Order: sequence, then C-alpha cells, then structure tokens
Amino acid sequence: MTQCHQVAPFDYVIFGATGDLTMRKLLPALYYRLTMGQVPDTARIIGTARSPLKRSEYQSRARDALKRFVKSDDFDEDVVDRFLDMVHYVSLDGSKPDSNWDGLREVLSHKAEDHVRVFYYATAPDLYGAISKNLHHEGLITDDSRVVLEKPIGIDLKSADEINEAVGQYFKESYVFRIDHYLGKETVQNVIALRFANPLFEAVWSGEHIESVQITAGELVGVEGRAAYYDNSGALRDMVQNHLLQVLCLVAMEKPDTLQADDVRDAKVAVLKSLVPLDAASLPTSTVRAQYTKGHSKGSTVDGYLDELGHESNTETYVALRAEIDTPRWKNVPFYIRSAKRLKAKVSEIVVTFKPSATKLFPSQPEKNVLVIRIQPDEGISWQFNVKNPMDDEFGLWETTLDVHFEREFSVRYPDAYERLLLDAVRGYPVLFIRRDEVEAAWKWVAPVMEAWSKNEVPMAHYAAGSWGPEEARQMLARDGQVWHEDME
Ligand SMILES: NC(=O)C1=CN([C@@H]2O[C@H](COP(=O)(O)OP(=O)(O)OC[C@H]3O[C@@H](n4cnc5c(N)ncnc54)[C@H](OP(=O)(O)O)[C@@H]3O)[C@@H](O)[C@H]2O)C=CC1
Ligand SMILES: O=C1O[C@H](COP(=O)(O)O)[C@@H](O)[C@H](O)[C@H]1O
Repeated sequence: MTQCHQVAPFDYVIFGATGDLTMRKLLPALYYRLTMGQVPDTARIIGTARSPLKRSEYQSRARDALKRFVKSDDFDEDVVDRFLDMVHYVSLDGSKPDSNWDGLREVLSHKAEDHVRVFYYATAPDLYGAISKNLHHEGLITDDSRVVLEKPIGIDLKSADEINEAVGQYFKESYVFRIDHYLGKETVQNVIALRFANPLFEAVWSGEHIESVQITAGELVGVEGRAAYYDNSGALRDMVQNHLLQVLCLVAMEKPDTLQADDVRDAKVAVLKSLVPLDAASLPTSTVRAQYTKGHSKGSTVDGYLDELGHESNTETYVALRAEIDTPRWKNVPFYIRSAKRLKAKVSEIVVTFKPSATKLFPSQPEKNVLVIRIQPDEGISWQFNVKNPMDDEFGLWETTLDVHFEREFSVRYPDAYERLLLDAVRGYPVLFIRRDEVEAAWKWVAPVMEAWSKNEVPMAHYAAGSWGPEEARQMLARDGQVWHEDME
C-alpha cells in the first residue's frame, strides 16, 4: 500500500492548462492523488491559458482528459465529480501585463489565507520570466508561493541562465521546483535504496569492480504531435541534458550525508562537474547522432523522421554518448548513455556490467555479472550471475538470472512520476527537483556536443524505425569490447 498523507489545502495555478502536458499528465496525476486521499477536497486547480473558455467548458475538457488518460478501472464517476468541483479556469495571457490578472486574483482571493499557492508553468519556457514578473506586479506571489518549472530550462547554458535569473527575481531558489519527471519515477529513486541500503552493492560500486554502465531511454513512438518542439530540440536536449544525466548522477554520486535535498543535490552536482569534457578529439568517437528512416513499428510501416516533418532537418532522434567521470571511484569506467525515438522497444534501464572474475579455479571462465535496473516498463531488477552446473561433475558453471518484478512482488500500482512530484511541490519537499547549479552544470557538459553537431563535425547517422539504432552506436561500444544490452522484446 502506498504511504501517503493528505497534504495541506492548495491552489494549483497551471499556466498552459489547455495543453498536452496538463491534459495527459497533470490533471490525471492530481486525480489519482485525490482517489488516494492525498488531496483535500478544499484544494483547487486553477487552469489558465489564452483560450477563451468558460469554467464549465474547461471542466468538460478536464473530464475528457481523465476519461482518456486514467485507466478505465480507476475512473470513478463520484471521484471525477469531486475532482471537477475543484477545477476552475481563467482565460489569461500570462506573458502580458494587461491581461486578465483580475480574473485570476478574483478566483484566488476566495481561499487565499490557508491555501498553499503553487504556480505551475506548463508553457513554452521563454514565457517563464514574463509570467513571474506579471504575477509579482499583480501581487499574487505570497511569501511561500512555490513555482514549478517544466523542462526544458532553456536550450543552452545562456538561455537557462536567463530563465533562472528572470524567475529568480521573484521566487527564492528554495521555492523554485524544477521538474525532471525521471526523478519522480519510483525505479529511479530506487537506485539510491539499492546502492546505499545493501552492503553487497555498496561494497562493489566502483571502477574496481564495475566495467561499464549503460543508461538507456528508448521509445517506440516517433515525435507524435510535438514535431515543432522536437525539431528545435532533438534527443540530446530533450532527454540527455536532463533525465539521463540525472539518472547518471544517482548511479555515480558519492553517498550523500543525508537524504535532505541539499545533500543529495550537492552529491549530484559533484558528478556533473566531474564529467570529463568531450572535446574535438573525443567527440567523433564518443558521440553518435542519428535520425530514423522509414521502418516498422508495432506491425505497421512508419515514415522516416524527415518524411514526417516534410522538410530537411539537422535534428537527431537518436543520441549515444560515451562519458567518463573523473573521480577516484569511476576512473576509466565508461558510462554509455543513449536515447531515441522509434527504437525497437520502449525501454528505460540502467545496465551495470561487472568486471570478469580473474579466478582460474573453474574449467571455464565465469561470465560477467550484470545488474539490470528496469526503470520502465516492467519495473524491476535482474541480476545475472554464475552458479555451479548441477549436471557437471567437474565444476562447470552456468549463468543464471535472479529477476524481481516489482509490481508482482509488492502488489502495488506503479504511479506516474508526476503524481509524486506535483504534491511534493505543495509539501515544499524539494529533493526530487533540480537545483539551479545542476541545470547549469548539465548544460555546460553537453555544450561542446551541441556545438560540434550543429557544425556537422559529427556526421548524422541513420537507423530504420523499429530497429535498435545505427551501426555507428554499435561500433562505439565495440571499440571498448562492449555491446549494447538489447535482447528484450
Ligand atoms: N507534452 C509533454 O509530454 C511534455 C511537455 N513538456 C513541457 O511542458 C510545456 C508545455 O508543453 P505542452 O503541454 O506539450 O505544450 P502545448 O503546446 O500543448 O501547450 C501549451 C499551453 O500553453 C498555453 N499558452 C501558450 N501561450 C500562452 C500564454 N502567452 N499565456 C498563457 N498560456 C499560454 C497554451 O494555451 P493557449 O494557446 O490557449 O494559450 C497551452 O495551454 C513545454 O515547456 C514542454 O516542453 C515537458 C515534458 C513533457
Ligand atoms: O521529457 C520527455 O520525456 C518523454 C519520455 O518520458 P517517459 O517517462 O515516457 O520515458 C519523451 O517522450 C519526451 O520527448 C520528453 O520531452
């Protein structure tokens, strides 16, 4: 049973409330937490966007969104009605000082005193500064108002700095909650438990025993309805700069003194700052970028990226990087990171391959131990190790696998990452959000890659939609004597 306590009454003001993210993730997440008793009935969700909608029209959209994105078994008419009673709407252009701020003030004024106020920016990031400024000028930011910033925070270090600076003029850093929804995934948080609650793993978690680490986030889908955004972003900015570097930080960080936000963030930022910079010499062999071409996905023929776009593009839908971390713990251990649209499988996982045993005790060499942490789907952990072959009287070995499937093991529903994060912002619990220096350190590390790619210093490779990616990525690992972990269906 999930342990969760009811949070204080809140007013969640969502900018971008008619958008894809709100409909697909934010409203369903809040609905689920209402079903779990974590959201008090007096809480309010105040959607804002420019579209001129009446409250009832917005409530009707919200109902449609729940119908579509909440599992049918979890869609409970009574709870949906209670949820919709919480939902308000104000038509407002957040970027304009002369917009309908009075409308927002009017709704907020009803329950101002005891409600925690959270502003959620689910718009394009270049509006974050203007929205903050307007909220401030309208006197709507209370002393303990929180602001939740969706990713991406900018498109590079400079723009991230500008956004952070602009928002920081009106919100203290301790009230800024930068979302990285990978940190909201239970299986990502579980990396901390796995590493530091188990002496077995803690003892061997270094380059002394670990040969390599792979971090993969692959998707079956293409760019779907988000081509306009995606083509200005690409896989490196969309997934690596934020989600996958955060995962890498949890895998590689030193043990934090406590699980308080600043201790964990200090440990993570130390990893980001220790990433060996990729330079002109290493970029061609340590980075691969590629676009998908026509292929097959889920039994159907699908177009290539350029055909979907209908124009030329220098944007990658596949990225693979070879990173190293310059700390005593990780000296010379390659961390391979990859992310792509239209891969053969939807899979996010961490694969830790251990060094082979040097023992000469057995007739054959033991296989390497491999730990696979399945972030999603089929959340769980598997561990490949050697046992004695019971049919062999000469101590022959067999490789076998211990496999834990969390949903089966614990009989729990694995919640969507946004559920936890949305209410953590209300609770003022920042450990699963990104501090400003983390965002900046991550942008710094990817900067030379972005620059080299923009100048075509690394050629664009190609892979068929529905495959495991380009040959160039296979070769990158082959040079180290490694192969990608990709035997899952
Ligand atoms: N969709 C997703 O899966 C993810 C999205 N994100 C990020 O979340 C943010 C939103 O994404 P998404 O929902 O997909 O985008 P959409 O384009 O679907 O929605 C944008 C929203 O912003 C509103 N909006 C635009 N301009 C203004 C304005 N001046 N004032 C007030 N509201 C405005 C739009 O409504 P209207 O036109 O009525 O004003 C709409 O509600 C982006 O930063 C995106 O990168 C991050 C991770 C995943
Ligand atoms: O942030 C993003 O993440 C999703 C993938 O999230 P996941 O939880 O399904 O792994 C990705 O599709 C999207 O392009 C990106 O912006």
